Amino acid sequence: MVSIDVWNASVDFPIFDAKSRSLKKAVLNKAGGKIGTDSKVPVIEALRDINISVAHGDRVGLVGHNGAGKSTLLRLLSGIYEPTRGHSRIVGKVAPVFDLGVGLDPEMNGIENIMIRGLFLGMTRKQMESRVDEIAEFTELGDYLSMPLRTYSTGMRVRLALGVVTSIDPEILLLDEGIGAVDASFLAKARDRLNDLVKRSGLLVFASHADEMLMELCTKAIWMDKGQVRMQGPIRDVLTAYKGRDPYEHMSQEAMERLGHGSPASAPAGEGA
Ligand SMILES: Nc1ncnc2c1ncn2[C@@H]1O[C@H](COP(=O)(O)OP(=O)(O)OP(=O)(O)O)[C@@H](O)[C@H]1O
Repeated sequence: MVSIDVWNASVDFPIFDAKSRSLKKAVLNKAGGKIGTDSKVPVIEALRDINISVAHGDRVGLVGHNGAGKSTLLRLLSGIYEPTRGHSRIVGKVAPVFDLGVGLDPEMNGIENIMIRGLFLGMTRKQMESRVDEIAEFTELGDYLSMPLRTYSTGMRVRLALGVVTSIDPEILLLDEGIGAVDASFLAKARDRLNDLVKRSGLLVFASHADEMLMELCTKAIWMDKGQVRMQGPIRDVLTAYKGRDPYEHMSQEAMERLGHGSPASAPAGEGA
């Protein structure tokens, strides 16, 4: 069974090159995290005293304003960052999907990149060989698949990356919001694959600013605020507290239907929790 536990964890970023007073001031003014002032080197306290337990079957959305600590928390949960203080324990193999473009090589062709990206996400060569045709078909990139990636448009790269990402079998799936920022029409096509991917994964943590995607993929949520957990609970309750209004109120009819509700008025409180 997969799980992630974090106890009293903090993550600091010392800013060694912030030498001048004005630069320190600029960092202090702009950053979303809290800046420690005790030492000569400014330290951004990106996460403070985090206590989180995520278990097999959990689908957790991460919400919060820019700089609140969502991406840093995902990196802590993936094991990429060690806590500066406190502890974390990750049981299971993590597929971190933070940037759709990571792991792609501009000189390799589309098919080669599908293979490489799949291996990077923890799949075996055999698994990827048996899936590559299906992924290639999904991308609709045709002859481009034999061309170097540097000849692709941004949207074409996203199609390729999304095709691979949605084909994997992750134990622990950590998604950063980039995946929600892809072309709307292609995302509509990828939606079923994304839903299936989430169902296949043992555990999901998904950082996003897109309410509808959060409601669709997650049942619980964590609200990050200035590097701390402000609230944890059922997705609808957390989004309502974070936004100051029920997320169902302004949802499109199409989204309501996708989420399994005929009309906003019929949406039950705490749905999916
Ligand atoms: N590598 C880093 N070096 C220094 N500071 C960092 C680093 N990564 C993040 N931070 C700081 O940590 C804080 C949290 O950043 P993080 O990227 O986790 O926020 P976020 O909630 O994901 O924001 P967004 O919604 O804008 O993506 C911010 O103050 C940010 O400036």
